Amino acid sequence: MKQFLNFIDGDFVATGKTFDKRAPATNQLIGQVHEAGQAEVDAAVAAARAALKGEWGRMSVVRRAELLHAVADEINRRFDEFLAAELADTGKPHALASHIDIPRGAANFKIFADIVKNVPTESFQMSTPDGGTAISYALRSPLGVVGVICPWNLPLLLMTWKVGPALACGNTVIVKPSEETPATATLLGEVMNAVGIPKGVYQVLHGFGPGSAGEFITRHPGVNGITFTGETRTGEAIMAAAAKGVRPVSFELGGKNAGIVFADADFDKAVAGITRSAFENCGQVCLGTERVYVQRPIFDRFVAALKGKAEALKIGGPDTPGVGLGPLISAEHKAKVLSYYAKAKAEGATVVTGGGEPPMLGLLAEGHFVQPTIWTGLPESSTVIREEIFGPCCHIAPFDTEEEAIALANATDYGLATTVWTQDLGTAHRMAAAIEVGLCWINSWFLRDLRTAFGGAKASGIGREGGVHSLEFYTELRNVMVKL
Ligand SMILES: NC(=O)c1ccc[n+]([C@@H]2O[C@H](COP(=O)([O-])OP(=O)(O)OC[C@H]3O[C@@H](n4cnc5c(N)ncnc54)[C@H](O)[C@@H]3O)[C@@H](O)[C@H]2O)c1
Ligand SMILES: O=C/C=C/C=C(\O)C(=O)O
Repeated sequence: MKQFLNFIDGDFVATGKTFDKRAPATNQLIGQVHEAGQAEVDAAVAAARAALKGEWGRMSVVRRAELLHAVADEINRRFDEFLAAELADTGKPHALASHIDIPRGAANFKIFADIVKNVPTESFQMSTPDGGTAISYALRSPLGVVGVICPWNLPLLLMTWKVGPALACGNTVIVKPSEETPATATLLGEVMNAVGIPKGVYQVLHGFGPGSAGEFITRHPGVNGITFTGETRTGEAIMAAAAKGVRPVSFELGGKNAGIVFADADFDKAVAGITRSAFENCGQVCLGTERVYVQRPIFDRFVAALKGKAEALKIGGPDTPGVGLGPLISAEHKAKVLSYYAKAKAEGATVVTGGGEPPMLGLLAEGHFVQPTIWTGLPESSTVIREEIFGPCCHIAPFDTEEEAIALANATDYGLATTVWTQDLGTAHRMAAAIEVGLCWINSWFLRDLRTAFGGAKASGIGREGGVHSLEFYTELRNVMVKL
């Protein structure tokens, strides 16, 4: 049986306490995860603090960047192992993980290695009251030990999106992968050793949130800051923990994102785009579209076309040929999604397609599959339009005017992302300025340029990461004023 060990101070560490990891597509046991307790957290923090004072802390930026490029190259060299580990943990389609998750795992190290080497700090010259001159310049130093708390939907991608810049800036990290997806973070420990990242710089502790590794890391006074991706409610708990010692947080949280399709949109591209944004990764993408608003003249045609696309998605495991929709992550999450499917019916939705469990054969019969689901006809106050479901489902409602679409999109506590489909440039730019989100995609969705700011407005997050913005969180900026 595969054992997922903690990675502390360069060594793989077992603990007496394990929990099972099951494959989402089959519910078969694939390994045992060694849960870290307070003792392991203490050991990791001590190693991380020692590494800051050792070779890593003294290393030149150029050498650090070289090592991070080596990490990326080693991920690419072991691409198939990372892919197999991610597929086993998540059950997502092979094509998805091989095109997005694993390549981004490598790219996240390269981009930030290059940024820290090339981004300058500011400098100002001024006249002083005594007629002299003074020069200010800024220095960046690492934040210190960074706790990196991760979700399960894009495990390697989302973890390296934070570990990449954290290490590029000279920090040490303690990663807590989701209890659902322990594999790729653990494998990355082997990569770190292989390329010569010093001990204690990258560490992995497994476990849960409250009363387990997650909480122990976030409460530890030796952790200087916490970067977290996950549910808004969890963010609240972590923020409370970080308040002790006034430690900074960077949060990428939940969403209830609106997709807006105008009547003048390229119809086929809009249908294909919303198919992706609603159903990709089985709807388990924070940026996904669970609320779709379509301008009235094309409403019926759009609903019919999206229904056709949803019903054409082949449901299956990671290696099912042509699979478009994998399983949900766990039995617990499946129960949650199905409870929303039931609520939609109870609240009077018209179920355009789906609404239940698909018939699956053989080993997949035990997997956590649900049907892609589309609803219409619900009032905006209904539960499935208000709460993040994180499943392959969306509600579609008609709208008439631009102002109405803006009001509908903004009528939520969340503010992560939106996708707008129109061929009118004026409409596109007005929507982009008016919708209260961190990320606005026009005629596209989840198209990423890693140099750009990424994050959420309102209850969807705190701060921005990406490009130079990551430096804001992962470094302390010091101003030096020199009187000449
Ligand atoms: N905004 C983004 O960029 C983004 C990206 C991906 C996912 N998400 C969000 O993540 C959620 C799905 O992921 P999830 O279910 O794994 O999220 P989650 O909040 O349940 O768990 C995320 C991580 O936090 C840990 N955790 C839970 N409670 C904790 C606590 N009290 N202290 C410390 N750690 C704790 C978990 O063990 C896990 O590692 C969705 O809400 C989704 O929108 C957001
Ligand atoms: O599920 C959320 C996806 C987030 C994506 C990123 O953080 C990224 O592309 O960097």
